[in-house]
Parts: sequence; structure tokens; C-alpha cells
Amino acid sequence: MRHISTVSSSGTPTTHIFTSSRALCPGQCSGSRSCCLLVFRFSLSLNTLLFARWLTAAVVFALRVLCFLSRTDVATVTPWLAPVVWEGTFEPELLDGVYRQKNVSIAVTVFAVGKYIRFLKDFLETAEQHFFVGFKVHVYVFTDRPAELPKVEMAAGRQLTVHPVPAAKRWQEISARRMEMIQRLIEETLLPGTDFIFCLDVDSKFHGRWGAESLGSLVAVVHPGYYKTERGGFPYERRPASRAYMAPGLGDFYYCGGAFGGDLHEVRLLAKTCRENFEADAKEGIEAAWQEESHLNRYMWLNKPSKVLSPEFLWQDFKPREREIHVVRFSGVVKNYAEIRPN
Ligand SMILES: CC(=O)N[C@H]1[C@@H](OP(=O)(O)OP(=O)(O)OC[C@H]2O[C@@H](n3ccc(=O)[nH]c3=O)[C@H](O)[C@@H]2O)O[C@H](CO)[C@H](O)[C@@H]1O
Ligand SMILES: [Mn+2]
Repeated sequence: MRHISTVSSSGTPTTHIFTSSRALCPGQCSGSRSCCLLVFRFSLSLNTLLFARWLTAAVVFALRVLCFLSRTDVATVTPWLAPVVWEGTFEPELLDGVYRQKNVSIAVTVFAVGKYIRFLKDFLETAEQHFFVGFKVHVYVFTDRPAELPKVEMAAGRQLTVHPVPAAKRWQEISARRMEMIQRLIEETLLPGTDFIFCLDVDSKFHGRWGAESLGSLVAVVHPGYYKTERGGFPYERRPASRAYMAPGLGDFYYCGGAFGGDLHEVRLLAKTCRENFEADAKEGIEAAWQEESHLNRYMWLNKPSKVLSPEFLWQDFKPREREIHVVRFSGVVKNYAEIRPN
């Protein structure tokens, strides 16, 4: 037996198999022809099997190398050496295994105020299929319509909590007030105990895997509308009077307000800073061009994210699929703004 496997590992199967079974014969079966044939057949099938396995492993390895090399079409690392996560730049099972071993828990915040409650069912159902499947996930829904909460069955280890919030007259207010509530949730409920948090827009659905590849201390998502735009074309707040101001020539990426995350300390600091700056601006009668998204962009310029997620992590349904986008993981649905927003 030992002899057979030594031969197979040489990698040249047929000739060696024959030699090997012959070599086994004299000492072990006293030259009996039938025994010799049996050993030969056994060794042939064993070696064929081992060779097939070796070949499969070699092909899989080659494909993986090719796959990694093929992402030369996009930037996969920032100038401050944070990874930019695209399909083909990571091993999903390996990453999930690393974090599952640590038994990490993930909180998600989602706001469904006014008519936006209608998006919640699809958001929750698709999250069950794609978002951190097999992990401890706790979804925190902020809504003024708790009675209209959809019934969605959640897998073991996953749960949902509703936080009632007041209705609002302006959508800008709802969008911006999220920072305050995220800060409070972290301080009053999540610390200590939860490891990571993601803050997501509700008017979106998951279409593909979103897992441990997204974890990091401070995580931003590149906005799908601006990932090919020069920094001069980013819709940053351009009025120096605002605390979200970005001078011409500054900026790394344009990040979206609809998805960001990280560990609790980093996200608490981000939410607190954006909220304070938003409120200080408001006292002076100024509202940044894209509310909290503008403040988030300013924050991420000064505090570089440790991980940047590609627009695979927040696409928009109305946008035609682009060549670089191999997988759409999460995408905003098409909606009628005039009909759905309070103003
Ligand atoms: C994809 C993306 O990055 N979207 C951002 C973008 O526009 P969007 O057009 O995606 O903004 P939006 O209308 O989805 O509003 C943002 C979020 O606020 C909540 N909401 C809003 C209105 C309302 O009546 N009820 C309610 O619950 C809801 O969770 C929604 O998903 O610009 C906004 C600027 O403020 C936010 O930064 C959004 O996150
Ligand atoms: Mn949205």
C-alpha cells in the first residue's frame, strides 16, 4: 500500500503503476498471477483516482489565479492601502470561516418612515437569502408605522427589533436624522456585545452574497453613480460655509449614504460627528447638498475607511449593468420620488 501511494505522487501514472505492481509481486504474493493482476488493477484505479484529484485541484488553482489576475480592470487597493472589495478579489468560504470562528455578531439599521415601509418586506426577505447567511444578525427597524411591519420568517440566530420614531414632514430630515438614531442605538443598546454594524437604505434589495468580505473597522461603499467620475465631478458640498465642505481638488471617492458600516466605536464616532456637523450647519441655516451623505463624505476624507466596498454593494436598478460589475449584491429599487416622499 505504502509503495503504491509513493508511486502515485510521482505524477507519471501509467508506467509507474505497472512497475509498482510488479515490484510488489515477488515479496508479497510469491508470484501468483491472479494476485498480481488484482494488485495491478487496484493500483491502476487508485492511481487514476489520485491523478484525477490532483488534476482537478490544479485546474481549480489555475482558475483562481486567473480570476485574481483578471481584476486588473478596477482598483483593488486605495493609496492608503485599504482593500477595495470586488468580486474575484476574495475567497468567500475562507473569509466566512475566519469570522464564524470568532462568532461575530452583526447589527443592521434600516429606516422605514412613512410610505417607505412598503420596501421593508423585500429588504428583509432578500437579506435572509444573501446577507451574512449563517451569522448572528440583528436587524433594527426604525419606523413610525410599527403596525404595518411585514411578517418575515427569520433563520435561527437572526432577529428583528422595532424602534418607533416620529413621522416627518421632510424626507431630508428623515435621511439626516438617521445619524442621531444610529449613535443612540450604539450607545444605549449595542455597546458592548455587538461586533459590527451596517446602516442601509430600505429602498433596496439583496441580489447576491454580502458576507464577511465587507467587515472592517470603518467601511464605506463607492457610490454607483460616481465610480468612474473624476474627483472634480463628485457632488460634494462645495459651499465653504458648510461643515461638509470639500474644496476643489480634494477627495478620494464619492461614497454613498445608503450603505456604510464598521465596528461600533468607529461608526459611533462617524454618526456623532456627522450629526453634530449637520446640526451646527442647521443652526446657521445651511443644509449640505446631500444631507448626511455630504457629511459622511467629508468624514471619510478626514478619516480614511479601512475597507472600501465596490458599487457591487450598492447598485441602482435603473442603471444598466456595467462591465466591471460581475455581481450585484445590493441594489436600490426604482421608485417614484414624487409619490413616495412626504415633500
Ligand atoms: C443609494 C444612496 O446612497 N442613497 C442616498 C441618496 O438618495 P436616495 O434617493 O436613495 O434617498 P432615499 O429616498 O432612499 O432616502 C434615504 C433613506 O431614508 C429613509 N427614508 C427616506 C424618506 C422617507 O420618507 N422615509 C424613509 O424612511 C429610507 O430608509 C431611505 O432608504 O441620498 C440621500 C441623501 O439624503 C441619502 O444619503 C441616501 O442614502
Ligand atoms: Mn435610497
